[in-house]
Amino acid sequence: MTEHEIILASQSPRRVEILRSHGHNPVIRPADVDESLPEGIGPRDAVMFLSLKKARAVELDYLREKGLPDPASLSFGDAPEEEHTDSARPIILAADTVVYKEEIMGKPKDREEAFRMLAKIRNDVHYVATGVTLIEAGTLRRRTFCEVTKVWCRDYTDREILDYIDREQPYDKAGAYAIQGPFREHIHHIEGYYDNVVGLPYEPVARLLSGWDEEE
Ligand SMILES: Cc1cn([C@H]2C[C@H](O)[C@@H](COP(=O)(O)OP(=O)(O)OP(=O)(O)O)O2)c(=O)[nH]c1=O
Repeated sequence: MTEHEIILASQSPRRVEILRSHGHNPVIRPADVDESLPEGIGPRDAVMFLSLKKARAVELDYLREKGLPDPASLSFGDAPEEEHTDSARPIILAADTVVYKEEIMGKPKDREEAFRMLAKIRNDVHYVATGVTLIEAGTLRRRTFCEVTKVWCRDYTDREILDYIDREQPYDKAGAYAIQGPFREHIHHIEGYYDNVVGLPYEPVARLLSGWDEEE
């Protein structure tokens, strides 16, 4: 596994828990970015775009703080930075999760929107996409990918939706639900990574981290 320190560009308690449960102890530096999306963008591109935006925002902050140049802003005539052979450069990790079924569902802004989302996904299959970006700070080494999990919901009632909204906290969750909480009883089954639904698909992240320094 990589010796690079990991900077988690996220304020999501779920993402840090997933990393900690696998033995990482990331530094937390949430990214403060505008999460509005370009018109007409698809869900996979949307989550990759936002994960890259979050990771870049934190990378630029980090480089400013350390007085290091941003390699992405060098022009072709500039001398490139020397190859870094030490393991001192941290890897910045950012993610973004949305639910989609005919439309992209992010975090609901109010009770009505939460209700509409939960009614839309009931008794049917929907998709949860998480985009992930890893950037070795101050270098051009970066990866962005998207993982999709299929989720089948049971046929719950309007009353059950309202009870759920009133008892739980749907407003910081994409699609207004959390698979890791009481909503799990409304989920019939899933296909794909469970932790991808919670906000970070660890297995593909671990694969990238373990091969990080071996890559060309
Ligand atoms: C579908 C689903 C989403 N979620 C969460 C994961 C994400 O935290 C959130 C989607 O919002 P995101 O914008 O992906 O992340 P965030 O705002 O919580 O954190 P940050 O941008 O700082 O990284 O929804 C669950 O916890 N369980 C679920 O079952």
